[in-house]
Amino acid sequence: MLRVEGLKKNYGSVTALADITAEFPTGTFTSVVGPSGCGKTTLLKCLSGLMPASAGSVMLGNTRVTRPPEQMALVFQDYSRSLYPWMTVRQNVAFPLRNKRLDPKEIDRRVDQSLTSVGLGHAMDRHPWQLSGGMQQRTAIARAIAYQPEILLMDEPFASVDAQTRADLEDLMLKLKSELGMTIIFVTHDIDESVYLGDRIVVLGSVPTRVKETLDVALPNPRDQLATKGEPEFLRLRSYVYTQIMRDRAPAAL
Ligand SMILES: Nc1ncnc2c1ncn2[C@@H]1O[C@H](COP(=O)(O)OP(=O)(O)OP(=O)(O)O)[C@@H](O)[C@H]1O
Repeated sequence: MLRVEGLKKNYGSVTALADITAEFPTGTFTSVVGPSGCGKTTLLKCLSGLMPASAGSVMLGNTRVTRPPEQMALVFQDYSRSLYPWMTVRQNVAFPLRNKRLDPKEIDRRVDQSLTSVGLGHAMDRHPWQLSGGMQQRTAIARAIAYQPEILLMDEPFASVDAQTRADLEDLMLKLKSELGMTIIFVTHDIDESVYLGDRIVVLGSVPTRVKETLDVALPNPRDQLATKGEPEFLRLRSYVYTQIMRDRAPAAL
């Protein structure tokens, strides 16, 4: 279980996160939503230990998180800076696996499988600069999948891919979550996506930010892009979350 308690983050005189307390139970998919600029990326950076909090704590089990734990992987929005340009797609995906002391055959198997599952089986020997933005982001996702982390933090990972690929990647994440039992914390601006993917939704308020509400998503699994999105509970939740976020938007954003 990943747990954050009384988390506060100041940037100079600006308090981005005022007081965040939340739990991310093992094996659950938690969507994190909130008004633009409310501190979603800041929260992920603190949760991963990439950035120190100004106050409060992040605990993974009984261990305080002060740097990214070995069992955690991150996929950030800014894919252009997350791949090594001098490595091929295959080498980029294999790179983090080197620390796992795996058999080279197992590394090859995981790299092939993860790249195929994101639709990049044909592009393994290209370099990142030979790929479109969406393909680069899919490479970053394949790298996280191949690593098979226990906890996966994702910050708007599908923002730059087309609608069809986005739906495919959403379903891939759900499949991986159920197959690998991963804990996924998924920041998104897309309210439909937050409801479709989440077991739970953490709704953040505006800066200085607190958790407004944590909602359970009582939708049946497995989810289906058409059937799930037609469920009355899906429609109820999306309109509820939308209303919560719109109420909290900063006046400047209106
Ligand atoms: N390095 C920084 N220095 C100063 N202020 C920062 C820094 N990073 C973020 N902020 C501020 O902290 C607040 C939260 O930013 P953050 O990027 O975490 O929000 P977000 O919810 O992820 O944004 P978005 O919805 O645009 O993706 C914003 O007001 C932002 O301007």
